[in-house]
Amino acid sequence: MGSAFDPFVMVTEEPAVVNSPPPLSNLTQEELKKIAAYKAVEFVESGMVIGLGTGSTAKHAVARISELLQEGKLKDIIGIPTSTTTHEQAVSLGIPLSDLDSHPVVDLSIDGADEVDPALNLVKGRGGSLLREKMIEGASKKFVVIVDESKLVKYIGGSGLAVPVEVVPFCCDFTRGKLEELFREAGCVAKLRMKIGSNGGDATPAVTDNGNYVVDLYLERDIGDLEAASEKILRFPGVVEHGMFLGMATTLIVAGKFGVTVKDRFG
Ligand SMILES: O=C(CO)[C@H](O)[C@H](O)COP(=O)(O)O
Repeated sequence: MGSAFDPFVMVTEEPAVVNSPPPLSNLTQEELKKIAAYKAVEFVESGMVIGLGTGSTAKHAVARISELLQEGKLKDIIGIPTSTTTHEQAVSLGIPLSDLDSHPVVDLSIDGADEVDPALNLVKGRGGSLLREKMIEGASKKFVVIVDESKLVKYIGGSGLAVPVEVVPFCCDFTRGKLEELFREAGCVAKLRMKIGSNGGDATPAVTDNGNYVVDLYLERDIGDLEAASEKILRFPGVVEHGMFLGMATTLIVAGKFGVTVKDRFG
């Protein structure tokens, strides 16, 4: 990390002296992600079963949990990884792991998000792990979402970036077309996510941890009723799951240039 900072800084308001720079204004996006992740790990207690998220923000939380285990400040943690990537990271850091079959109730999950709306609805899955994330975070008593301020949007899809949908490979272009048609009024363009071929080879569909493909929905306008949109998407037989996480986050931690804010959905 380039500049010195206190990852435990807790500022919820703009500084009183208007002309002084905001406390975290010099930090990079990566440093802000780390601050949000460290703050979330303060919710972790010894003996907990913890859902370990996926992505560049969540990886800081996984690393921090491992550090605290090594220092003896946390004990008897069981991690439930939300992707093969996180599984590999946790194994390399020596975090004891399990799965939902053995631990169907998760005490706390910590994960990043691609978008967060004012009601704490999320877009997730731009990293491709939405299905396992939704299963594990849906089984969690508490779900703490960690983001830097760039992830805050006025409405779902509002960043102009993808709202991912995991689909079965069979006739995926048929499913892609159906999804595009579904949100035509919102100016939807649906694209099958492709992975650049190695060594200059042809691009091929990106494959999830579950052997499925991803259709990314790009929305020009607000789709409105998210629950209704969710139901319509899930009605297509070719759809496995979508990346809108509605009403699931219990706590949001945002790191931005003015500091860290912690917002509880129920408090
Ligand atoms: O849903 C996810 C992976 O599928 C990630 O949580 C989401 O993409 C955020 O990632 P990052 O912290 O790297 O911005």
